[in-house]
This record gives sequence, C-alpha cells and structure tokens, in this order.
Amino acid sequence: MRTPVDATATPAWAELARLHDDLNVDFRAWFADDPDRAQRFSLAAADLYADLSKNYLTDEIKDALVRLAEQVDLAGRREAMFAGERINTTENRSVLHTALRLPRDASLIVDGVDVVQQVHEVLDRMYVLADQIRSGEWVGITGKPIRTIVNIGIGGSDLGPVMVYEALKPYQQPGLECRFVSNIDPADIYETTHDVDPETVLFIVASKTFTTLETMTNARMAKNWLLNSLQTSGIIDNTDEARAEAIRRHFVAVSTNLEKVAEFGIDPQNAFGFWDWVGGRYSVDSAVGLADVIAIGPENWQSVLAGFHAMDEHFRTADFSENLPVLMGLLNVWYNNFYDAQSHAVLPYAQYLHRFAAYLQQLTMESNGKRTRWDASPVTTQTGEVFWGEPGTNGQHAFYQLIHQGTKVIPADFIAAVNPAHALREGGVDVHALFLSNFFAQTAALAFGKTADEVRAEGTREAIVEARVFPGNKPTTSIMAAEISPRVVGELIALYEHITFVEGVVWGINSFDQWGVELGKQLAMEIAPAVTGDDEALARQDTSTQNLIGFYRDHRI
Ligand SMILES: O=P(O)(O)OC[C@H]1O[C@H](O)[C@H](O)[C@@H](O)[C@@H]1O
Repeated sequence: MRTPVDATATPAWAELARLHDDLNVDFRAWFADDPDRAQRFSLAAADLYADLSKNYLTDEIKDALVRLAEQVDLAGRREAMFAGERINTTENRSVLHTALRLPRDASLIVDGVDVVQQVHEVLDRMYVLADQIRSGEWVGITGKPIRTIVNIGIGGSDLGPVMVYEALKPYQQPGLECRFVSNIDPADIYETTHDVDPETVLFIVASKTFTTLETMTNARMAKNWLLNSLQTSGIIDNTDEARAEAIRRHFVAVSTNLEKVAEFGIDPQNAFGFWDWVGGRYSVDSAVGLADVIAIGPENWQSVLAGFHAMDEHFRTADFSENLPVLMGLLNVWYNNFYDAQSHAVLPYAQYLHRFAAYLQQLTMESNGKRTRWDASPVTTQTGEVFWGEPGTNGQHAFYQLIHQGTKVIPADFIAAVNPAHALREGGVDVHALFLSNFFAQTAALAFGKTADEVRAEGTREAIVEARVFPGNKPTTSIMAAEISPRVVGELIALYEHITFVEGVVWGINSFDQWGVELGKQLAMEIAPAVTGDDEALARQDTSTQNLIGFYRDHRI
C-alpha cells in the first residue's frame, strides 16, 4: 500500500501558510485594482460556469494550491480511481462510480471483467422496466397500471434518488408518483403509504447490502401490508403461489446482494444489481436511481448519465489550474485548514434543488469525516467539512445573518440556473429574474459589504452605525447553468463527488469507507432488548442509558 503523502509536510503547504499569513483579504481593492479578476478566476466545466473570483484567491495562492495538488499526487490518485485500483483500502475495493456513466462503447476491464458491459446490461433492464411502467404495460395483481412507486431505502439508497427526483420534477411523467421511505420511525412509512392503493403500487427495496435494519424492517412491513390488504379485500387467497405472484407484480429490488433479495422473496427477474465498487453515497447513478429512471424515463436518464460523464472527463483531463472540481476541492482545503472554516454552505437558487444540501451532507461528511489516513496512520490536519444549506431565497430570511455579520468564516457555494422551468410573471415582472437578482446580490453583498461611512451616508443615527456595517470579504463561489436539466443535474453531482475526492487525497484519507456509522448500529441491537423489557440487558447499560430507558418505560402508554 502506498503511504499517503503528508500534505502538511509539502513545500506547497509551507508556501500556503506563508501566503495565508501575508494575505490581507480586501475584495473591494482586489476588484477595483484588477479589472480582469472576475474573468481570470472564472471557468467553464462541461455545461457549468463557475466564478471563483470572490474567494481568498490570488494568482500566487492559486499556483500554490495547484502545486499542493501536484505534491500530494492528485493525478496519480485520480488515475488509480478511474482505473479501478483498490483505493478503498479498508474494504479492499475498487472505487468505480465513474464506470457507471461510461458510454456503451467504452470498455474498462477490472479483474478480468468488462464492467462497462455489466453496467449497460443492468441499465437496459432498468429501461425496459421503466418503459413498461410508464406505458401501463406492467400491471399490478388486478390488472391496473402502476400509479405510485414507493422507494424503500436509506442513506445512499435514499438521499440520491430523492434529490434527483425533486430536481427533475419538470421532466416527470404526469400521473406517476414516487414516494420515499427511509426512517425506521414508523411515522415515515405510515405517512408515506397510508393512502396508497395496493393494486397500483410498486415498491422498490433499495439497499446495497440488503441487510440494513431500517430498510429491511420497512420492506417487511410493506410486504405484510400489501399481502394483508390484498387478502382482506379478497383479491388473493392465502396460498404461496398467490402471495408470490402479488410480490412479483408489486416488488422490485436494487442491491449488490442478490442472494438476500431472493431470500426476501423478490423474483430475481425483478432484481437490479450493482457492484461492491460503488459506494452507497456514490450510487445514485447505479440501479439505485431506478425510481428516477421510471419517473423521468430512459431518455432523460441517459442525459443525466451523460452529464456525469462530461464532468468526469473534465475532472480527468483538464489542467489543474482550469479544473473546477480540483480548484473547488483545493479551495475547501484552503478554508478548512488555513482559515479554520468549520462549515460550508451550499445555497442553490433553484427550488428544484431543495434536497441538494441534504444529499451533499452524506456525500461529503461520510466520505471525509475521518481521523485516520488510508494507511491507518493518524491524519495530520483537520479533515472533513460540515456541509449544510437551504435553497435561496429562503435562507436569506433565516440564517444569512450569521454569514453576513457573524464571526465565522463560512465559504458558500451559490448555484443558479438561467432559465426557469416555469416562466411566471407578476405585475409585468419576470419573477425568475427577480429571484436571480437575489442570487447576484447576495454574493456581491457578502464580498463587498457596506462600510460605516456608507451606512452613515444613509442618515443612520451614530449609535447603530456599527450594527449596520457589513464587513464583506466573505468567500463565495457562484455556479451557473443554462437550466436545471437532467444533464446539468448529473454534472453537479459529479462535480461534488470529485471535489470530495480532491479533499480526501490532500488529507490522505480513504473517502470511500464509513466505519463511523457502525458502533451506533451495534449498540442499538444490544440495547433493543433493554428497551422492550429485558432487565438483565438494562443492567448491562451505563447509568445514563439506564436512566433514559427508565423514562421511556415509565411514560410508555
Ligand atoms: O444501501 P444500504 O446497504 O442499505 O446502506 C444504506 C446506508 O447505510 C449505511 O449505514 C451507510 O452509512 C451508508 O453509506 C449507506 O448508504
């Protein structure tokens, strides 16, 4: 195993430390003195246009960041990932989500198998299913077409599909609805399914492992509910054949564990596989996206995949100094490690992207929230970033106060599309243009602020001048696209996947395992008997846990 380079011991890191100490961030002066700045720090990547000029970036800093990427061998790691080397060391796996979007005529041999062929075989089967459901050819047990898809999955088997479903609403087939159940809180499955018609529902059980407690519990509840409903209404009898037929018509599965799918009772013909070289949070473009494929149709899905691939190509081939995921990843390192930025806001000025931040939380935090490097040695600097956000303009009326005038450095990504899906007007005004005025205004306000003299000039009384000053110099990146199309959604996801990868390489960590989620799961299984009344199990718990379970037991109705 190659030892990770310690980024903090590289000459570029020392150079960055020096540049940090010498830097006096002054966006007003930087832009006034350098008319070319906006242009010079803007770039196109596939169909995205990004303006990095309102970042703590000078030509020298950019060069030093690029040198850092070179000195940690980003190019080598990137090639290792694309080529299918087992860079997920703790699980001894390749990391090949990029193979999920390779075109049909490409080829990538990993362990003697052409993975591109495997990928397209599954895609083709997904497209057949999607067409059958969309056309009404696939019917439920009473011959009615499917109207509601319920995706049961959690984490990577939920957040990606939900986010894309919401993002591409304008591309969906009317009359066909997808719902998503993830939480094991019974409120989730109840609220999501209580009004569903068992004759016209299709459940997708999506789980990479097909062992996840939440998903398997919800899937069993869904199966029992379906069979009971159909039996109670006399549609099927209580024979194994009738039950199997009902499951065959109303359940499909997505998993890498096809044995477990069969054990659950789902027909192997209705199972869509993927591979252990796809991490859960990197799986939305595998069969995990099945609900989305059904919702938007195979043709649009191909555009999503083409978008992913276009960004992969950009990441793989563009010079570091012109490479959007590389530069954005390096900037995140710059803020995280040199400015102690504790969090990173993602603020889409696109209502359809309202689940994007939630999706990114898993992608970035599960990937890079690590304390050891890929050779098990401790990390040498702060890792991980807390990603969060809400769509603009909602955030403006909620938490922007802290970004504008608080004491924390919060780098923020602003995302917007030029053309709306619905061009509405109010009082002769183009409402989307008004919306985007806010997108443009916010990054300007954050960058350039408002001085005390400017506040005074507005006639503000002296006592509150300081409270009304905007210090400015708040770093932002603006990303624009012509529209939130299937292709652009693919590009945006791939952009952030690669940003996450770049950060992971600098920190020397394996961005593809997630051991940190295991302990809680294990303890929950040990604690479950104590909760349901086993006093010996209760006695084995710490006193705080005993106390809390005591409250639970005392108040249980
Ligand atoms: O798809 P599944 O195997 O059901 O896993 C669902 C999720 O649960 C796990 O605990 C991991 O933390 C996630 O990375 C994963 O996406």
